[in-house]
Amino acid sequence: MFRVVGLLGRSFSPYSSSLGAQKILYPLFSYCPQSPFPHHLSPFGRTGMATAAYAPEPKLLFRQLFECESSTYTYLLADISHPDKPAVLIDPVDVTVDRDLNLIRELGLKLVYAMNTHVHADHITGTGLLKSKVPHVKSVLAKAGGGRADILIGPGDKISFGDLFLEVRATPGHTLGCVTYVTGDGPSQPQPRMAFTGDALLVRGCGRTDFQNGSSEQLYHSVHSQIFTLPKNTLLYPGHDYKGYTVSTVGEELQYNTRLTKDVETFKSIMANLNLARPNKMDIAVPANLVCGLQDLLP
Ligand SMILES: N[C@@H](CCC(=O)N[C@@H](CSS)C(=O)NCC(=O)O)C(=O)O
Repeated sequence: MFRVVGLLGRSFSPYSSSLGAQKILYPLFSYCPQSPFPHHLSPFGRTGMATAAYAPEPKLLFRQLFECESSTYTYLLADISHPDKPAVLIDPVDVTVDRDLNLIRELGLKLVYAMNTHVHADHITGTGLLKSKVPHVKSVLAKAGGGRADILIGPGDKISFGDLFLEVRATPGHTLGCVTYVTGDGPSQPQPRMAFTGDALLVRGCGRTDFQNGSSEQLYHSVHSQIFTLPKNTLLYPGHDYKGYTVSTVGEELQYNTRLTKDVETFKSIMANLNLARPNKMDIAVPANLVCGLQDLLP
């Protein structure tokens, strides 16, 4: 059975839950032969895997994966305490779907949701390819973005996999339909919390606001009200990085973000003067991503 807590408090989940102690696994995996920064650092250093020592049983398995052409991060999360090891992918990319599925197979996970933080403009989501290769996988996208998906989510929704869940926070501004997925708040959920911010918040920066109904004022308020209000030790995982960063925290960005630490008028001025080139793939990526990458299959 699939259950996702949906729009305005609905719950989506493949399984019922039971509470239990946990520890978090924080391994990293990078696929980028030409990467200028081939060894991404985890919060626990460069090693492949580290375990927190405060709890007896592992629950969350976590991987940060990289696609180097678009500098996109894909995140794999799974509840490995559940017999089925249900897993979700956040922001998969079409060209790295086989890598991701291979990893999922090697780790013995069952992929249940392929989720997007927003309708991307610079690359094609891997959601459609994942669905064609693993038919039970459900695509997830925000209703506010105007696209199509198996599950259209909104603020307050909860997406469960095993005993773990992600809550949906609306963080528009880069695009109208941007959301941030935050790990649950509760005794059986990962500590510190983790927020997958898509392009709303990047490490020391943020997403551009000059197309797809973007708004710098809206982005400023989204980040300040929905992300910077999380506990300071919340780990922030961005949708992209162009400088070699992998992860930050709320406390760190409150202090050092080069744009969002400013007042709103200064922020708007910074964003109006970025002068970034239009993404190369925008004309094919946006229509494809509005249908979760199923543009060749849907009527
Ligand atoms: N050169 C790339 C696009 C780079 C870009 O515009 N990145 C976006 C996120 S993807 S739409 C962004 O918001 N950047 C913020 C910044 O400060 O760089 C391409 O051609 O695809």
